[in-house]
Amino acid sequence: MLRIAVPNKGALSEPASAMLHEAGYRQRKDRRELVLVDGQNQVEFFFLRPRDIATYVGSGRLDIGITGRDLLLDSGAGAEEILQLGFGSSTFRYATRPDTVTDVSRFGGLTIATSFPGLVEKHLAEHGVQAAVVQLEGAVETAIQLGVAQVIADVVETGTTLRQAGLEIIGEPILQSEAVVIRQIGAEAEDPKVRQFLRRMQGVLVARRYVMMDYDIRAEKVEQAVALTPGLESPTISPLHHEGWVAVRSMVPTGEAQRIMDDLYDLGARAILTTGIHACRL
Ligand SMILES: Nc1ncnc2c1ncn2[C@@H]1O[C@H](COP(=O)(O)OP(=O)(O)OP(=O)(O)O)[C@@H](O)[C@H]1O
Ligand SMILES: O=P(O)(O)OC[C@H]1O[C@H](OP(=O)(O)OP(=O)(O)O)[C@H](O)[C@@H]1O
Ligand SMILES: [Mg+2]
Repeated sequence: MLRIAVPNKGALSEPASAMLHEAGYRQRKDRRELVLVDGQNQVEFFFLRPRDIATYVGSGRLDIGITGRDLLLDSGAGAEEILQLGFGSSTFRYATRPDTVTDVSRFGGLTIATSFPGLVEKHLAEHGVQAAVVQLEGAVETAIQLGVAQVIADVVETGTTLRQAGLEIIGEPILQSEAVVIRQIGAEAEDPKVRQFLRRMQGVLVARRYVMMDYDIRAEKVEQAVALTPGLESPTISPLHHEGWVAVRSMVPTGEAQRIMDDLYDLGARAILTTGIHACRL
């Protein structure tokens, strides 16, 4: 059985379970369920705190985990990222009160509050800055108001929490994060159970990002049309009963589908259809 760690709460929990469900795995119905066996797919899911997942996977107790890149790197565990999942995107940034500190190089002697001390200490060391780091569990933004620190380092998604706390971002992001699949460093790369799991997850990513496009076009225009819809490998071209015309079928990125349909229409294509992809293996 493949043993997989999934966030049991927090920002990554629901989207991770939704993606696993879309990939055909059983998921829990009750948030208090901590272990779930999917016998049909030979997978056992462990619902764990996202912050602990890299530790379990890095120690080899679990084969695979879904967690945030920021949590993985903060943990220092012996695990590595093997697939990006395209949700849970955020940046990890420094912030402070306006018109105080403006650059990391000025952090010397200050105190920085964060829930990610591993990330912050590494970043400060890379910049040769000597600053104190105070670890807090959450609501880090309030640490400045309460005088615990002069600077914070925290997850920023929309920036709303920072704005409401009257804080401003300092400098460039320390890290761009998103949900990722992780494995123990040095684990058997070709494990067929792991390969199958990754193919399923990649199938969901493709199904989410692409639609299937079909259209009819005059044979002499097909090269120009195919340039607009090159597909992932190569489009399928089929003859039509109506002489001089062909049917083309190709995958296109969902976000570009409407623009491509306009361009195809202008080129003379007709009966242009898009359909959703429910699942795929590339
Ligand atoms: N808006 C967001 N707020 C918090 N974390 C986010 C957000 N968007 C993405 N994430 C990611 O979620 C992970 C944080 O997991 P965590 O369990 O700490 O979530 P949480 O929402 O902070 O839950 P809690 O604070 O209840 O523990 C990190 O990888 C972080 O980058
Ligand atoms: O940029 P925003 O969209 O405002 O999101 C970022 C905020 O969300 C998270 O807090 P969370 O709700 O997890 O609370 P916590 O600080 O207690 O972890 C994070 O720690 C930031 O405070
Ligand atoms: Mg949080």
